[in-house]
Amino acid sequence: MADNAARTPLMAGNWKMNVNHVEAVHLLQKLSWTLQDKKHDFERVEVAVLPPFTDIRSVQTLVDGDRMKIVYGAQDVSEHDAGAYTGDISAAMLTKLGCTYVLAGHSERRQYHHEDDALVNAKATKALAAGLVPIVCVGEGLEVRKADGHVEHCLGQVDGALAGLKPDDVRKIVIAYEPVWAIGTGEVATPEDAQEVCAAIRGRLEEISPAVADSVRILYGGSVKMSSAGGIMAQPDVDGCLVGGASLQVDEFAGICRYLDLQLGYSS
Ligand SMILES: O=C(CO)COP(=O)(O)O
Repeated sequence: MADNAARTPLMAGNWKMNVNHVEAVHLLQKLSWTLQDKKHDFERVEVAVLPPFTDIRSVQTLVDGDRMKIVYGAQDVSEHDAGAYTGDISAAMLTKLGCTYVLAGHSERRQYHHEDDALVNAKATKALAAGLVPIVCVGEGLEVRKADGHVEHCLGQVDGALAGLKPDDVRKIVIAYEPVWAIGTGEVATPEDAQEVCAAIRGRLEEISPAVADSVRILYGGSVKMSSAGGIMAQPDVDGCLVGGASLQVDEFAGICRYLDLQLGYSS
């Protein structure tokens, strides 16, 4: 089993299609003040926000201006470099906006925009080439879970997303396990459910190399709340959370980011 002490936990807030650029400034400012008040150690737990494209320039200006330690990224990226791709946003544009992370293959993109593993692989490849860290999302639907096919399904998505990538590139990637039946439903996976799939993904990474398995952070996402974060983060193969709805509530998301303090009994 890989040693997760080597991997800095990452709490990433996926704001999805919520919060305009004015609201984004207020939300991010409040999150920053809240974490600052609680003396959050960003070296101990990394905090990222993933706003809609229209907010990123405002987020960049605030993060740079206030020298915030919160990092940020985008929720999607084009598989193309540049050109006649109406509506697309290129990886280079996101790099220019100071993004650190970009989601690839979120279940809502797979569902509503018919993104398949090959497209996710192309997006992750473009993100890496532009110096971004792709957060590759995998996860099964309820029917697959009921048929006990969830591990095989997620490993197939991991294989598809990582196809053709060099081990040194794979080491840079973050993988997020987000069971679709837990997204937005309030049905958070149990820590054991999360660990089962994250451990299987870790095992698949071990097949590439122990160094890859040790480097890649594997997140859990799906109805994470302050009350569930500690149990999920106690799992050896879970290195963070990808948080949707709760990331729009500052105190809840700050509490998720401060799961270590809460485990030690500090006030929320
Ligand atoms: O999709 C998710 C994060 O990317 C999870 O969303 P919820 O936390 O709202 O279930």
